[in-house]
Amino acid sequence: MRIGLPQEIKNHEYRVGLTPASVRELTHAGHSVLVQSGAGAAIGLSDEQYLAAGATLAADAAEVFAKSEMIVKVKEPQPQECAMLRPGQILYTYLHLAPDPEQTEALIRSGAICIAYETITGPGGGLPLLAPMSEVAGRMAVQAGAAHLEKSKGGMGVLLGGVPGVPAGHCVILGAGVVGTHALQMAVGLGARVTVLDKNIDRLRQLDLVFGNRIHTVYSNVQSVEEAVLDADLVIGGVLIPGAAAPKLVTRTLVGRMKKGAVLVDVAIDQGGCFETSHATTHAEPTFMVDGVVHYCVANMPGAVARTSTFALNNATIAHALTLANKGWKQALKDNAHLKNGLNVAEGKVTYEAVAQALGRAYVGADTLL
Ligand SMILES: NC(=O)C1=CN([C@@H]2O[C@H](COP(=O)(O)OP(=O)(O)OC[C@H]3O[C@@H](n4cnc5c(N)ncnc54)[C@H](O)[C@@H]3O)[C@@H](O)[C@H]2O)C=CC1
Ligand SMILES: CC(=O)C(=O)O
Ligand SMILES: [Mg+2]
Repeated sequence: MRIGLPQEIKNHEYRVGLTPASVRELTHAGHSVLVQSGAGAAIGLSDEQYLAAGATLAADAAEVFAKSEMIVKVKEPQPQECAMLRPGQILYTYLHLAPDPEQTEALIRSGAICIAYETITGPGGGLPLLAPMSEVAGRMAVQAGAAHLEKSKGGMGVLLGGVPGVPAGHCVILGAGVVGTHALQMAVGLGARVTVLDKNIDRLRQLDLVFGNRIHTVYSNVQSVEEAVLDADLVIGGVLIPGAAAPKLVTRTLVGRMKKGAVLVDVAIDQGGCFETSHATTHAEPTFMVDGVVHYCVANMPGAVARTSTFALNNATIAHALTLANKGWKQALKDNAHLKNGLNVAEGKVTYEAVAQALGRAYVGADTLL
C-alpha cells in the first residue's frame, strides 16, 4: 500500500503520525511511505532518518494526499486537509467528531474511510490508542494547573504542594480513568491534597488500594461534584463517555461560586469539555478567565511535549497501521472487532453510533459497509 505522512498543521502541533522506526516497519513489510519533507524536523526526526527507513520525500502535503492510499496523522484533519481527502482513501488519526459538526460534514463529503484512534478498543478493555496521550495529558494537567495557580498567570497565588506550616492546595480530579490516574500520580507527587471522583466504583477501589489515605475517592454525583469543586484550588476534568460529547459536570453557575483565582484544566475539551464555561484554546493562548476562574482548555496538550508524545503514540498505533496496509480496510476491520470500533465515517456515512447521536445524523453500522 502507498502510505502518506503529512506534517501536522494545527497550532503548535509538532507531533508526527509515524516515526522513522514506524516507517521502517511498513517498508519492511513491502509498503511504500511518502513523507512530507520536514514533517518531523521540529522534534529532531530528520528527512535523512526517514529516507534511511525506506521512505521517499514529498515537497508538500498536497503531494502526500494525492499520491497515498492511506494517510497517517495525529490530530483531526483541518479544513484544508479534509478538502484533499478522496473517496476510498483511508484516514487513520484522532478525529473527536462528537463536538465537531463541521469536520464531520467535511469527512462525510470526502467519501474517505475515517478511522479514529480514540474509539478503537482493546482486548483488555479501554481505549489503547487514546491511553498514551491521556497519560501525557493527565500528567501535564497538573503541571499546567500548578503553573496557572501563580499570580502572574491569573491564579490565586497558591503553591500546590504547600510548605511546612501552610496547607497544600486542593486538587480535584473529575474522572478516574487514564487522565485522572496520571494526574493523580503527579498531584500526589507534588504533595497536593487530592480528591478524585468517578461513577465507576471499581476504579475508585483500585486507586484506593494503590494510594491509600494519600487521596480521597468520592462517588460522582451532582452533590459531590459541587462540594469538591467549591473547595478546590485546581480542578482537572478527565471524564469520558467513549465517542460521545463529554457530560457537563460543572455548570456556569457553579463556576461563578468557585474560589477566585482557582484553575480549571479541561482535558476532556477534545470531546467538547466537561465544564459548561469551556471552549477549546491553543498552546499559543492556552487560558481565558470566567468569573475570576482560570480556564486552561488546550485540545492538543500532548503537542507541547511532542517528542515524548510521538513515540508513545506510535507504540500504540503502528500495529493497526500495518494491518490496514497489509489487508486493506475492509478485511482488516472484518478480522478485528476492536479496530472496527474505530470506524467513525466511511463512504459518506457516520458509522459510530455515539457520534451520530451527538450530531443528530443517521447511523449506519460498519458491518453494512464491509
Ligand atoms: N486535551 C487533550 O490534549 C487530551 C484530551 N484527552 C481526553 O481526555 C478525556 C479522558 O480520557 P481518558 O482518561 O483516556 O478516558 P477514560 O475512559 O480512561 O476515563 C474516563 C473516566 O470518566 C469517568 N466518567 C464518566 N462519566 C463520569 C461522571 N459523570 N463523573 C465522574 N466520572 C465519570 C469514567 O467512568 C472513566 O473512568 C477524553 O475526552 C480524551 O479524549 C486525552 C488526551 C489528550
Ligand atoms: C487525544 C488527543 O486529542 C491528542 O492527543 O491531541
Ligand atoms: Mg476539533
